[in-house]
Amino acid sequence: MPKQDFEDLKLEIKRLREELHQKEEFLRERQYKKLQGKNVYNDQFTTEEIVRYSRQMIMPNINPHGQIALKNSKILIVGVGGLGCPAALYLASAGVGEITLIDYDEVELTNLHRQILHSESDIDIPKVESAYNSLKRINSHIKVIPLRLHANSLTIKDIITKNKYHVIVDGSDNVATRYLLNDVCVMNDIPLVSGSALQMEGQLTVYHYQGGPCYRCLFPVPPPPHAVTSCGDGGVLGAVPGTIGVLQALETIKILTNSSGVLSGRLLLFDGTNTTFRNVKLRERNLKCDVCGENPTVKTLIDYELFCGSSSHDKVINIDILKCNEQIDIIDFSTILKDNVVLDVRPKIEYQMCNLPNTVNIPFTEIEKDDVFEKLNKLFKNKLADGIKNVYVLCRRGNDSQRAVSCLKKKFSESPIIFYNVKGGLHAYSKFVDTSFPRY
Ligand SMILES: Nc1ncnc2c1ncn2[C@@H]1O[C@H](COP(=O)(O)OP(=O)(O)OP(=O)(O)O)[C@@H](O)[C@H]1O
Ligand SMILES: [Zn+2]
Repeated sequence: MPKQDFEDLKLEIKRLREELHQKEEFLRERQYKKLQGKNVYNDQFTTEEIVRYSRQMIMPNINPHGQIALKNSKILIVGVGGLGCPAALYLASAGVGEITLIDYDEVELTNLHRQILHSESDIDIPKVESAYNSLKRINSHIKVIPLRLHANSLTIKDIITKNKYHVIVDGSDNVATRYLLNDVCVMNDIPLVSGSALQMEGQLTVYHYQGGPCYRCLFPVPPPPHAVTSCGDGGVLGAVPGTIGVLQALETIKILTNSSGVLSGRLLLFDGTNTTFRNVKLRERNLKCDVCGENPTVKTLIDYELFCGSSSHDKVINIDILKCNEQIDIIDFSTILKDNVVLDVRPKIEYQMCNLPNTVNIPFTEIEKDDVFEKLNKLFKNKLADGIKNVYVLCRRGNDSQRAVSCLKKKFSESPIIFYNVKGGLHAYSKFVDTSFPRY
């Protein structure tokens, strides 16, 4: 063989050897990554993750970098109710790596029309447990941490010092928790994605984001407790908090992926009646703000229930403004119900939804009206003629009925009629007399 050919052959053998070595290396690495559950073609994700998130990852807005950011993110959602459920659902589906859920409550039947992570079989189990199960069913790749507790200054401080959250989502339903989360976010420099919904309307904004205002900048003083209506009292159509909760997830994703257009310094107003969205410009950060201003006066978490003068549990607090002899126990009431005058002072719609037979609906809000006085005067006169002078006043839980008794006593102070409050109202009736009466 000529010398040149021999040299060429040697080179060719060397090249082939190197090629073979590279192939072996590649196969070995692939095998190794496979064993580790990783993908050979992108070591940030598994094959399944790439396919799962492909529809959002191929968008320029997210792209693989954004998806990695989502995967490495830790967020906290407070409240797994009407807002928190849809928000958590979309954030888990989008691949947010770690989601901590806080809620103290258990699932009730009245929650199911809007709190979409909970189902019939979850009734009476903690909401965070039910939400955990639903989220893990939807996305087993992410970490979900369920914390069944009431978020207050003490509990949240402990959690915040142990974890660095990138975003906090407010899915709560009360003013005290709103201020608490605002101050937590300002003090720890975390953006707060805030939402609210009632009846057919919802609101959404992001506080303390890139120099934008915080909740206290806009509302330095809490509203008077009686000016706040809850979903339990005012009602809410499930799709309304659904819409707001989904938008809370959207804003959170934008923050986590460092996208533009975050809803900071603006308030979104959603009107479900006419299906309109409006953006209102908010005041800029207040340099005199008590918490995010230049010389803050609130530097540590305070007692927010005291500050707001209202509870951060939505459990109804029962009032007790009447004497014992002005009230009747629910069991005793059930035995005399048929032959007496019973005024049901709930709103008309609630009365239409379900009512006890032989009762008269006089909504509490109308009790001071002249025509109502006339109507009652006539009714009482007829009853007195029949020898009936006791009037029993009833409502959902026994609070408005106490107020109504006080008011009626004054209005009919000249009349021989005696007013009694039905203790515990229809809730007690449903609990102790007839469980088929809807306890809503
Ligand atoms: N400080 C808090 N700590 C923990 N969870 C909270 C706190 N404040 C509110 N929540 C939770 O936030 C959720 C708010 O949900 P939502 O507004 O849909 O009302 P709800 O209390 O579930 O129902 P309803 O008002 O009809 O009784 C609830 O699950 C409630 O337990
Ligand atoms: Zn502020």
